[in-house]
Amino acid sequence: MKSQYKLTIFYGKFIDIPSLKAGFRIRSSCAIGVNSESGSIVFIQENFHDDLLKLASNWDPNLKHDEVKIVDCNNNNNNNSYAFLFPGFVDTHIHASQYPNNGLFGKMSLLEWLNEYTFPLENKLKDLNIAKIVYSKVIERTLSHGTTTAAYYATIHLESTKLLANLCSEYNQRSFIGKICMNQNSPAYYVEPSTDTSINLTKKFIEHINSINNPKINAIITPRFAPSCDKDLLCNLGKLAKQYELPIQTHLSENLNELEWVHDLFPEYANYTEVYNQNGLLNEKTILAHCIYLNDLELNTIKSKNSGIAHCPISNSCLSSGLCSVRKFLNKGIKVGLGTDTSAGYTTSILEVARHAHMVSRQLASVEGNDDCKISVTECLYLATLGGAYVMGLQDQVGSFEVNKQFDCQLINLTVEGSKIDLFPWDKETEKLEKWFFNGDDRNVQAVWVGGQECGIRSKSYL
Ligand SMILES: O=c1[nH]c(=O)c2nc[nH]c2[nH]1
Ligand SMILES: [Zn+2]
Repeated sequence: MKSQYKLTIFYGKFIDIPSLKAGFRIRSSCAIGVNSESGSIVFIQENFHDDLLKLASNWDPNLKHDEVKIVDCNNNNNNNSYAFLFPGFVDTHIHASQYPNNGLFGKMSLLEWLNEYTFPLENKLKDLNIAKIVYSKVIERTLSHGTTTAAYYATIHLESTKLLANLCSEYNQRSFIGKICMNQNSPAYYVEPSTDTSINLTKKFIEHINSINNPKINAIITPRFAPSCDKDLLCNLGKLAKQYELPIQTHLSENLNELEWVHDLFPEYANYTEVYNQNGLLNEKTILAHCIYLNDLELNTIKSKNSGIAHCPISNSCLSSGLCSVRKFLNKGIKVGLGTDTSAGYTTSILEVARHAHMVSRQLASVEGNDDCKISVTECLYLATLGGAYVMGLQDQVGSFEVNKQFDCQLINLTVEGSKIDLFPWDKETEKLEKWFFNGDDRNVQAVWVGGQECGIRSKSYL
């Protein structure tokens, strides 16, 4: 439906982290104009205390007043309130199909957990009624936590994966959606019979995405991980990604037993990373989840291909996969974002993942006796936003507030009823933000916009 408005002006305190080391960029009394048709930012005016409609006329002198919508999120009226607009979170690795199992992993680690918990659940989603319930819930829940962009894994099933794409489009969540490909070492009830089947279904899925014709909804080539794909399938998926110029997502080096298994299955390759590299699966659009046990050679390969890493610290803790050194990636200049890895990770909140990344980095610092391992609050929040955008190749579109970028944004209110955060008169501004980092949750997310359009979350609407 076409909006009656040509321009929306959002007014308030805008906070983002424009680079890894930049810290918080705080722009107060700031007006950001968003073109309703394109969803992109057309102007940013800080410290603005005049009539907002003047900004609209500067942008387009022919604009009528009733074609301009004003969204005032300023704290003017109440000195005790503290609200700000922050870039929407980017979840670079999430299994939409596994959402019902969040928090269910017992004492298991990766390979047994896949067989006992994960494959049986994923297989249930061939039933479109079940898929609709699960996929609607996971989209609603991630949006309510402020996730405006997600790289989703679905299942091996074409129709329910198409349904996930349709729902993301309806809910207005920017997303990469992958039909999982797997043709070996999987249970008989949950495996594709051949490379041809897997490739043909993936092609049909790509056609479906093209038919949706929504630039926010994209297909992503998704070999589950090396053990569940034979060389023929890996190689053909590499060719498909090249032919359609599509991004790729997979898992890499998550668990020590997995590493041994890959070594046994693919003895002709020097290491796990080479299995993907030599089959055309590493490029600047590849998202590699976990990457805990990579050696320097492998890290150099990833850097030279400009692939990105989805750091999934909660999942790594839940399945006792290991402590992953993000600093090692950052020091090499490798792109890093955060992933919930639902349901190996128990939460769908990227804010909670960012906190856990912070904690794991401190544990590593003590284990390794090296303070350089520690990643700061603002570095974690960078990974949750612009860092993730880089990993997904969306750095020119989302992750921070800049002219020409899409307006993907969450309104955070620290003083909303039910908030777990108590502020005191002597709190400095950056201290309020650090309190949000450690104690904030979805109660503080008051509204979410993707491409300038508000997403309906849990029936709360700010507008
Ligand atoms: O955390 C994970 N979740 C999965 O579903 C998966 N499949 C392969 N490797 C995996 N790791
Ligand atoms: Zn995963």
